[in-house]
Amino acid sequence: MIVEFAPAKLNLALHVTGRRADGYHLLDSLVCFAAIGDRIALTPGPLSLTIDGPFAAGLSADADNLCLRAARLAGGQAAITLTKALPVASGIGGGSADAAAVLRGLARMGHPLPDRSERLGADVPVCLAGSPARMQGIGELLTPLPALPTLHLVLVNPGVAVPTPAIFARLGRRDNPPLPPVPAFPDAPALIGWLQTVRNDLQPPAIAAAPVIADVLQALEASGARLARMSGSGATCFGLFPDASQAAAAAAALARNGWWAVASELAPDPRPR
Ligand SMILES: C[C@](O)(CO)[C@H](O)COP(=O)(O)OP(=O)(O)OC[C@H]1O[C@@H](n2ccc(N)nc2=O)[C@H](O)[C@@H]1O
Ligand SMILES: Nc1ncnc2c1ncn2[C@@H]1O[C@H](COP(=O)(O)OP(=O)(O)OP(=O)(O)O)[C@@H](O)[C@H]1O
Repeated sequence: MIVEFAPAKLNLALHVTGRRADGYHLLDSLVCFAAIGDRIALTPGPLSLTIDGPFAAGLSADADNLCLRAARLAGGQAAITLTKALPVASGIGGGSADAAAVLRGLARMGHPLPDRSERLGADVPVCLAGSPARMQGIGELLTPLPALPTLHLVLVNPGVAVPTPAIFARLGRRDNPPLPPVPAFPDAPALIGWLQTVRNDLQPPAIAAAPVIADVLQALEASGARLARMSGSGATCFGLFPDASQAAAAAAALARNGWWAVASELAPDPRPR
C-alpha cells in the first residue's frame, strides 16, 4: 500500500491581477502548506474510491471526485482510500490536495505525472509541488520560494461551504496590483510584517457572501493572532501566533463557537536540502 499526505494549502496572500478571455482570473499568491491534511492510500487494483474520516459525509465518491479524475488523467489503476480531515469547499485546497496526492502516489506506482495538471483545478500544480511558492497565472506559474520560518498557525472554518466561482463573481476589481517582490524571511515577525503590506483580494467578496468570516477574523485577532486572514476563496481563515501554546489555547477557545479550529504548523518541506 502507498500512502500520501495531502496537506492543506494556505494562501498567505492572494492578489487578483486580471482576468483571461475564458473567465479565469490571473492571480499572484504566496502559498504554503500546513501539517494538517487529508490522507490518500493506494493499493494496486481496478480504479475505485472509498472515503472515510471526519469530513467524509460532505463528499461523494462518484466519478467527479477529484481523486478519480486525477487517476483517470494519469491513466492509473488503483483502489483509493481518501481519509477526509479537511472541510470541503473551504479555501484550503482539499480537492486539489487530494488530486495531487493521488498523482504523486500513482507516480510512485510507475504512472508518469500528467502534463497540465491545472486542468484538474487551478490549485493542483502548487499542491503537486507541496512547498512554499509564489503562484501566478491561473495557478500554473510557480516560482519556488526558500523555506519559510517556523509558523504557529490556527486554521478556523465556521462551517459554511463557500463556492469558489461565486466569490470570484462578486469581486469589485479584477485589476489589482501584483504582489511586491517576495524577499527571504529570516523569521516569523519579518514574514508577518511583509504580509501586513499585502492582502487576500477575495476576502471582501467572501465576507459579503458569508458575513461569519468577519467574525472568525475578529475572533482570531482577539485570541492573540499577530495576523489573521482568509485563505483562497474562503471560508477558512488562518491566524499566525507567537508560539505553539498560544496557538493551541486559541484553537481550543475558538472551537467552543462550534467552529472547526485546529492549531498546526507548516508541513515538512519535501524538497531535498
Ligand atoms: C482561489 C484559489 O483557491 C487560490 O489558490 C484557487 O485559484 C482556486 O483553485 P481551485 O479550487 O483548484 O479552482 P478550480 O476548480 O480550477 O476553479 C473553480 C472556479 O473558480 C474560478 N477560478 C479559479 C481559479 C482562477 N485562477 N480563476 C477563477 O476564476 C472559476 O470560476 C472556476 O470555474
Ligand atoms: N476529493 C475532494 N475533496 C474535496 N472536494 C472535492 C473532492 N472531489 C471533488 N470535490 C468538489 O470540489 C469542490 C471544491 O472543493 P475543495 O475542498 O477543493 O475546495 P476549496 O477548499 O475551496 O479549494 P480551493 O482552495 O482550491 O478553492 C467541492 O464542491 C467538492 O464537491
